[in-house]
This record gives sequence, C-alpha cells and structure tokens, in this order.
Amino acid sequence: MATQVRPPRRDEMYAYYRALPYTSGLPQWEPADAAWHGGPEPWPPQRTPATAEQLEEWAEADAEDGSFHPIATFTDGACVGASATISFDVTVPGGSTVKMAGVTATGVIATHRRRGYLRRMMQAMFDAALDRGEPLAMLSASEGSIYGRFGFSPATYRARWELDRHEAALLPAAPDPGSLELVDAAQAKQFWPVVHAEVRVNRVGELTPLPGRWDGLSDSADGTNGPLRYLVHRDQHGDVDGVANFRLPWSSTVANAGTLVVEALEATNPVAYRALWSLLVDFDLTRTIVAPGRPRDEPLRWMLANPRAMRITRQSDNLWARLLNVPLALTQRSYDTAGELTFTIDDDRMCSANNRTWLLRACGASVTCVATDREADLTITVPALSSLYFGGRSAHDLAYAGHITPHSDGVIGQLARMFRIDTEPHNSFGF
Ligand SMILES: CC(=O)SCCNC(=O)CCNC(=O)[C@H](O)C(C)(C)COP(=O)(O)OP(=O)(O)OC[C@H]1O[C@@H](n2cnc3c(N)ncnc32)[C@H](O)[C@@H]1OP(=O)(O)O
Repeated sequence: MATQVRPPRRDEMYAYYRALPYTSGLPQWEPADAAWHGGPEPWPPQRTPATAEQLEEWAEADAEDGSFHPIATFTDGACVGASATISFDVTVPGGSTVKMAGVTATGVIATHRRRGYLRRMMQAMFDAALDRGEPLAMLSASEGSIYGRFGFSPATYRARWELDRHEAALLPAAPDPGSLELVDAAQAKQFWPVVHAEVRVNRVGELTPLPGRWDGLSDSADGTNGPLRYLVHRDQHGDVDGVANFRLPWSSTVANAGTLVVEALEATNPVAYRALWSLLVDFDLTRTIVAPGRPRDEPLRWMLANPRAMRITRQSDNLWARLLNVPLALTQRSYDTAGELTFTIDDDRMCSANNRTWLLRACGASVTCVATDREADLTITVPALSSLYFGGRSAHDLAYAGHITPHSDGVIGQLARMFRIDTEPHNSFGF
C-alpha cells in the first residue's frame, strides 16, 4: 500500500474534508460534560453531515486563507487522514505575542486508525511550523489521552459556572460614569474586534482572531436556543469598552427554565466588567445565570456579597501547548524574577534539536537561552516545560508528579518563581 503524507491539492479538498468526523456528522469530542457548553441538553449534539455546497465554500475560503496549512494522508490515492495548522499569535507572559501553529480539525477514517498516520501528519506539521518560524504549537484535545505523546500538555483552562439570580447581589461600588446599551448583531460585529484587541494583549493565552471571527453573529433564532442578544458598555466618553453575548434558551423541563446563558463577555477595565455582569446576573424573569468557557479566576466572584453563590459546575483544560523550538520560545516570554537556570531535555522524539542542556538567563527585558556544557540544575520533559511556559501550572506539582527532576536543592522553587504569572492563562475562543 503506497502512503503519502503531504498537503492536499485544491482539487483534493473535498476528499480531505470527508476524512474529518464533523463533515460526516460523527462526534468529534469525548462524551463528557464540556466546560464551554452552556445549554442543558446532552453533549455532544448531533451534527448534520456537510453538504456539497458547504464543502465548496470551505475549500474556497481555505484556499484564500494564507494562515491555513492543511496536511493529509493518502493511501493508494484515497484521502484517509486530515489535519491542519492555523498560524496565530498567542499572548505569552510579559504581554508579547508569539507565533503559534494551532493544530485543528484532525481525523483519520475509522478503518485506517492506529497505523501511525496521525503521528506522521503531526511530524510534518511540526516541521512546517518550524520552517515558518513558529516556535510553538497549540490545540484543543478531543480526548485527554492522545496528545501527551506528541509533547502537548494543558496550558490554558476554562470553567463553567452557575449563579442563582436571587443570590447574585453585588457588593456596593462607585457609580458607573458610563452606560449600557442593547445592540443588534451588526453593531456587535463592529465592537467585538475592538474590545478583544485590547483584552487580548493583557491576558496570557489569548489569540489573534481568525478572519471572519464574528461574521456569524446574527439576530435570528438558533432553534429553541433563541437568538443571541448583545449588550455593550460605553465609558463616559461614549467609547465601547465591554461586550457580552447572551441567550435565553427555551427548555422543556421546569428545572432548566429561566436560564440566561452568557456565551461571551469581555471588558477592557473593571468598571465595564462589573456593569455588564450587574445587568446579566439580575435579569428579570430569569432564575439561573450560566456562563461556560470562563476563566477559572473570574473576578465576578469577589464582586458578589456571597462569593460562594457562584458554583463552578464544570472545569477543564482548554488549549494544550507544545514547544517546538525551546530556545526561541523561551526568549520570547518574560520572567517574574531575574535568574539563571540550566536544564536538560532528553525526551523530545519529534523536535530532536531540543534535546540538549540549556542555560536560561533572565534579567528584566534581557532573556537568553543557549546550549551549554554546564551541569544541569534540573531535567524537565517537553510537555512539562510547555505547560510551565504559559505560567498556569505549578513547577512544584509538576516535579512532585515526576515531570521535573531537580539536581540541586531549591531549584524547583527558583523555577516556580521565574515562570509564575499573576492571572491564569485563558483564551476566550478556540479554533
Ligand atoms: C486537535 C484536534 O483536532 S482533536 C480531534 C482529534 N480527532 C478525533 O478525535 C476524531 C476521532 N479519532 C481519529 O480520527 C483518530 O483516532 C486520531 C486522529 C485521534 C488518531 O489517529 P491515528 O492515525 O489512529 O493515530 P496514530 O496511529 O498516529 O497514533 C499515534 C499514537 O496515538 C495513540 N492514539 C491514537 N488515537 C488515540 C486515542 N483516541 N486514544 C488513545 N491513544 C490514541 C496510538 O495508540 C499511538 O500510540 P503510540 O505512538 O504509543 O503507538
């Protein structure tokens, strides 16, 4: 059987999409409650197989999108596996953005699984990303057991919480000099990119939006979920500094009736953030407020008179990260404390140039990472370093779990102090 792993040609794109579960209506996520899923109905929902018109639309759009890099597996001329990377910028500790290969839409048809095709496509995508100068890759994992073997590990997190409206009283605060306004989808499409652009650079893990990111916003009803509604906050000068999308889905059960789902909310400052939530958590004729896909360190909890009233009902990892070029990635973030560390990597089966001992020196804006012959302070796995890179995992926990081996006293504490960040890494949308 002749097997090729290569980018598909334009005329092969239909066959390429057909290798993906979601084009055939098959599930593409493990059957677990998902933290980004707001509604009460079972998950994952049924999907309708893609029509020929949809496939043509995607092929057209993807061919024009220079940031989309598909890869496919062909056996005897038939496309049996598909994946792709999308070039993003991701915000890293210190507020810089780093070029990142977002691995997306991956599938191998059921009859051809466990033959190493995903591994071959992943290697091809890593090599191509390195050639484009992207020092790291990220993805959302459909199942938690697949991607660790390729060097990925959780980097950003999300939570779904619920709040009983009658327990949602906010602590008093200074009067808001700004105002709230309900807008339609056309206006929301204008405001979202402006607000997100400012929020993104201040939150580790946030991404540059894909082209057309907000094109799908609409005022039409989405079945029994009803239409999305849009709320904006303006500051005292009239400039929009916060946006929220929410829904009031219909439910057949009394238990789920009167639920207000906040699908997205971003604000550039605490006044706008508080104002948006203050309306949404006290919306007449509702009973429960549900917010999926939120940061785990949601400040709203500490604005409530009863902080326990906000109940985290699900939480999960969100994006997983994988450093492809360790020295390049490490010199593009900043460090909480100045320091010098030597560490060995010896487990990288896919980007073998990383298997060295490295000397990381950080002093303010000056950061260097070079190969060294010095003795290592510690040995760390690529997945552990990839998690640590975004600041949301504890070096102590990773060491306790065996992913980091210290070779001298106190070195895990130093690693923890250098890599820590103030707020949890989070990304408000995936890919
Ligand atoms: C980023 C995203 O897009 S997430 C979406 C991923 N897609 C899906 O979940 C759709 C359904 N599943 C599939 O299409 C396929 O099973 C894939 C894409 C997950 C894996 O493709 P395959 O070609 O079978 O993987 P491949 O044979 O290269 O396996 C590589 C390794 O991963 C392991 N592996 C593959 N899939 C799984 C799995 N679902 N669970 C556990 N281990 C797995 C293999 O055992 C193998 O292990 P080894 O290297 O230790 O021998």
